Amino acid sequence: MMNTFSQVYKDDPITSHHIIPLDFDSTYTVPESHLWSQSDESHQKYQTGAPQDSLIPVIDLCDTNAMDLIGQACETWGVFQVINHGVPLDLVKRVDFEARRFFAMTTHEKRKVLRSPSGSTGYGVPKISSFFAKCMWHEGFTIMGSCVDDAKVLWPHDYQRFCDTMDTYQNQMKLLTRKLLLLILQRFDVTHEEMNWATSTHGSHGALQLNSYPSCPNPSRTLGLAPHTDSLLLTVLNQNGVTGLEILVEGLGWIPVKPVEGAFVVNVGDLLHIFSNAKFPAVYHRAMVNQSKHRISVAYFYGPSIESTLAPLSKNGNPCFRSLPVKEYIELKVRHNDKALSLIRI
Ligand SMILES: O=C(O)CCC(=O)C(=O)O
Ligand SMILES: [Fe+2]
Repeated sequence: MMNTFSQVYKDDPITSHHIIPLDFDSTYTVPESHLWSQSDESHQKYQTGAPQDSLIPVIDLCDTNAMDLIGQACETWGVFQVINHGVPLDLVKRVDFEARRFFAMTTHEKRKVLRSPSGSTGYGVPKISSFFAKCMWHEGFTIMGSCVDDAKVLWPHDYQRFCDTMDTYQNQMKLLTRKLLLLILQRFDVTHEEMNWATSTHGSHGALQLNSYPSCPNPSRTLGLAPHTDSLLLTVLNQNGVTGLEILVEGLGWIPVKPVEGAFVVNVGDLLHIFSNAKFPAVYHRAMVNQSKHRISVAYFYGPSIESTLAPLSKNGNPCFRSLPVKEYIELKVRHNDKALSLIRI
């Protein structure tokens, strides 16, 4: 199953300068390749100036109204934060610790697990890099299922702790996304098959993305992660207490999503946008960097089986999108990035 997903990337190899992150060990100024112009749309600041801390709802999963609150948040913003989610804080901390242990390694060590030009896992720059003229102040490590092969290269005598932590976290994330999807979709009159398609763990696809944004000497001219929507159904992100995530809100511009202790940021991805028949927006977001802190974020992406067919919910009115295999949508996204949705619009 994982192999078929990786196949999508194999069919569309990207050139190596779109794979290797900057050597942050020996970079003291921002090179021209990473300097974004002030007029670049992706880099514009948010326009209101007013703090918007309370805009994005923080929802307690144990609240008796959680279902309604989550449904409303998905419809209005396409994003919310969740607390009391049941994922042990200790595990979240261990993932952060292991991620930091990895990114603290030398550039030489990290490049030993470089993502191959046709691969989808390992160390590398953001996958969207090839769509932008400038590079991002970012290095990432992508895990799909077991990461034992890479971990053995990195820590030949001590790889188990890293693997166990990432395995346990992926399992917890899968449970949480499934729980959230069950709540979210109860808003709609979904059929048993439709619910099953979105929440069945059989053949489902998950990926864990460790993001590292080293402290940056010129944060006002750099971007951690350029604006994008996530491709799958739902993303669960841990910002680890450091501000950086911003979402694009119509009429307001870029709004920071303030880190909340113990909370995950949950956002709607393209597949859920399509599945909801555009009732839920797939939120545009980006990551900013800062001068003093090395920011690490951990994103988990959850989607249905790549072999299944994606169709807008039958009860949500006339379909805005044509039905297609999930695999075909992912291929469109890999090739056309933010143009993919318009290519399947009816
Ligand atoms: O680091 C962040 O806050 C955002 C990460 C993100 O959007 C992603 O990994 O897709
Ligand atoms: Fe994202």
